[in-house]
Amino acid sequence: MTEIAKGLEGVLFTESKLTFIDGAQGILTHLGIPIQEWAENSTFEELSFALLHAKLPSAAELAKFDAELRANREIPAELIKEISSFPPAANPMQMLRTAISALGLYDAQSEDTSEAARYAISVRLIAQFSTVSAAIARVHNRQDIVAPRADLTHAANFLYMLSGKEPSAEQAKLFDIALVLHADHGMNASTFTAIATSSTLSDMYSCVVSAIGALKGPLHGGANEAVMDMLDEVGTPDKAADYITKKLDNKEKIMGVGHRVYKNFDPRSRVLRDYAEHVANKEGKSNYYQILETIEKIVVDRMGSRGIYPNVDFYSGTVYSDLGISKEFFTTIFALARVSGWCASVIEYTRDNRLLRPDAVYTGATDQHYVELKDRQ
Ligand SMILES: CC(=O)SCCNC(=O)CCNC(=O)[C@H](O)C(C)(C)COP(=O)(O)OP(=O)(O)OC[C@H]1O[C@@H](n2cnc3c(N)ncnc32)[C@H](O)[C@@H]1OP(=O)(O)O
Ligand SMILES: O=C([O-])CC(=O)C(=O)O
Repeated sequence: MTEIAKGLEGVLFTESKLTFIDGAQGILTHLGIPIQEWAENSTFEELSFALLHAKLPSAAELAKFDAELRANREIPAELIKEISSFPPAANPMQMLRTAISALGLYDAQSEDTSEAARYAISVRLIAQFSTVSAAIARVHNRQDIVAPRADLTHAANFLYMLSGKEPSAEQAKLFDIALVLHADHGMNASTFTAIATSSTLSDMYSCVVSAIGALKGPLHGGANEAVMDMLDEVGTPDKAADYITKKLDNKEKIMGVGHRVYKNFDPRSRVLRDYAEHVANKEGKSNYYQILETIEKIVVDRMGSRGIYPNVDFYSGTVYSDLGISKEFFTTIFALARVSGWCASVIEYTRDNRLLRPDAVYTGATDQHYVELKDRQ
């Protein structure tokens, strides 16, 4: 019998120098450096450079890259007008998908698929995803769009464009860590989608727009918002144990837990939990944090032996919520971090490109003949 790799689980289709994951041990590294060290010592700008170039930058290289990102934050006036005319109630990920697709119309290099052009477009995309995501959030909230500032870091500038107020250094650092934690994760569904598109030698905007669509789903990036929906449904910490026990008894899926690769704690969820806990201890435990603590304990007790643990989406929402960001925008935030991983992976794959084209075992009818419409039942 032909073996089918359902969900392409365990299928190796390429080589990569960017990200390594040991799912059994709960280890994640970029360029061999543990994710905890990136979170503690680095910045989103530096990790983006490292992914695009597959090496750590020198101080001069990082300063140049940072300056390029800052210089590319503005988006075309025509696009600002278009985003302003989006229906405010639309889903922010739909808005992001549409806006990034439109952004490509104003990029004179968008049809150039050379490596140099793919790199230049990547720098612009990393800079402008942030501007577009913030603009979308403002339109969704029926507020005027705030222009980017070049004197702030990538993380601080996003929070500034989102709220119209300059964040504190601590808020900007916390958000930067969240971006670092989400920047890349091997051959996850959205990166794979970007690569599948690029493997036809399509353009960079098409790759990234397809990836946004893949990230949106609740089994992938959309889980961070779904976790928040769950917390809102639970309501208060005293109801958490009952709620989750019933869900598990009914064999329902719990959002923010389980992972195709990690069969242990996702190391990113540990980092995010520590920050959520730090904020909770400083400012008093929020309902959200207390509910998550209870859910984590019960899930690990009951499902840990089956390899089901919290993933990155489990605690990220409480951190964003502590930063005053509402849940509708969580997945667009994931996208503005992951765009670095998408672009870097597309560039890496394209160097040794081969069309991605898996196959299916045919189980349909055989030996049939066309029946005229008039003769059909
Ligand atoms: C950034 C990210 O993308 S991280 C992942 C974000 N997604 C989520 O948090 C959504 C919730 N989690 C899930 O749906 C899954 O764990 C996935 C999609 C992430 C990975 O799933 P897969 O590797 O395909 O595992 P699959 O869905 O086949 O589940 C295997 C078994 O574990 C169970 N399981 C997996 N995840 C969960 C969960 N979250 N809650 C309860 N049970 C679960 C399944 O019911 C299944 O049980 P069965 O063998 O008795 O039928
Ligand atoms: O790797 C995956 O399958 C999902 C994930 O955690 C991510 O994309 O960050």
